[in-house]
Amino acid sequence: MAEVVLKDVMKAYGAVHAVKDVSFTVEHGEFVALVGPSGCGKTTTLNLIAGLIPLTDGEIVIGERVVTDLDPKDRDIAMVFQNYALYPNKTVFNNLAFPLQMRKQSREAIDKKVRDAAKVLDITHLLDRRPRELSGGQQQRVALGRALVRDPAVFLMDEPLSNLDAKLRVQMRSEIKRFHHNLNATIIYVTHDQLEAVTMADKMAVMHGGCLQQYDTPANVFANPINTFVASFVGSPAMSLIPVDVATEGGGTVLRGASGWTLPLSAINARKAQGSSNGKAVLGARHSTLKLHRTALPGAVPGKVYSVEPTGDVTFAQIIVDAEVVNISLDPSVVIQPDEAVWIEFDQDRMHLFDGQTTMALKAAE
Ligand SMILES: Nc1ncnc2c1ncn2[C@@H]1O[C@H](COP(=O)(O)OP(=O)(O)OP(=O)(O)O)[C@@H](O)[C@H]1O
Repeated sequence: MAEVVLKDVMKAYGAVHAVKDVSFTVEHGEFVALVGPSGCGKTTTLNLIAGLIPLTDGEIVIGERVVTDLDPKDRDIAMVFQNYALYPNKTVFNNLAFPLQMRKQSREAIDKKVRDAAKVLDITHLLDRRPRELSGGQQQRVALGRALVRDPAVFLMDEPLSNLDAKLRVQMRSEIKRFHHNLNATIIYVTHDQLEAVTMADKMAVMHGGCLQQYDTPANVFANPINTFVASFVGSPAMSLIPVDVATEGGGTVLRGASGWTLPLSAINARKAQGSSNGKAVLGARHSTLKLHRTALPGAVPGKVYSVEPTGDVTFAQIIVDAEVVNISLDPSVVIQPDEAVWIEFDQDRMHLFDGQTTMALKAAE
């Protein structure tokens, strides 16, 4: 069942189009991450769903109702912000109880809802404390609790973990996942951190320049990025992207780099490359799909080592190919030096080809 539907949602501030024609559907119980770089329109999209700002155009449906013109309080949503916005002088109990007291619920009903929420979030032992007596993670749990007691159709979360230190962020990440799983809650979650989106969400809505680029499961977005923006935004280290020309050599289709190297293509990649505009394409590859060679090899692309970063389990290296940085991961036993000449072998089954002009992923013609 669809819980939230955005239809051609648009928000303009004068000439600035913060959100352009964004459409997507969030199913009941789904965890959707709105993700993208700063200024891409994700917070504006969340605020439009919440009703905190009016739409310029389009429609928003929550549950069975068109809510486009409804006040936030009538939308059956609860928000969790990055600054937890707890009342400093109220106890945790009263922080949780306050939204219910405002709705004039009975004392017994409030008591039960607060204690149930406290149990879910494991903060029962903190109910008599005040916010300043809590750690950042505990405060975040109280903020979640305050949303939870309202039993909304949809939880809207705006970078709820960004004020926590790195270790706590990872811990709270799994707690919010448990929260989602245990309650079968519908969650729309804003983050600029692609890793947070990939690890937590059922689906991710990748935004750029106010436009929705791709809306799919993290696995599909990772495996089949729709354009070079998504390809380089999702995944760490980023997918390497090398501008190339599509050419014919010895009767076969090859990619030719700026410095003259050529890479013969498999049949399916040749069909994809042949669809590029004006013979301009971009070759993409994730670090884990590349093989490093110390000597020239037919079909391998020449480069020069720029930097080497051992991390323990794996060593990351940056290789300069033409003028581009190519990220590659290596077994820690491989020792290479900056400025060393190397050759990179691409995996034809796992490389990506994009149109050099439109930046869209190339598909093989039937
Ligand atoms: N009240 C406003 N008036 C004018 N422009 C605005 C307003 N609010 C947002 N914008 C612009 O709309 C665009 C999208 O902003 P938004 O806050 O949604 O981005 P974001 O992706 O959430 O970024 P961040 O991660 O930095 O919060 C930006 O270019 C921003 O400058």
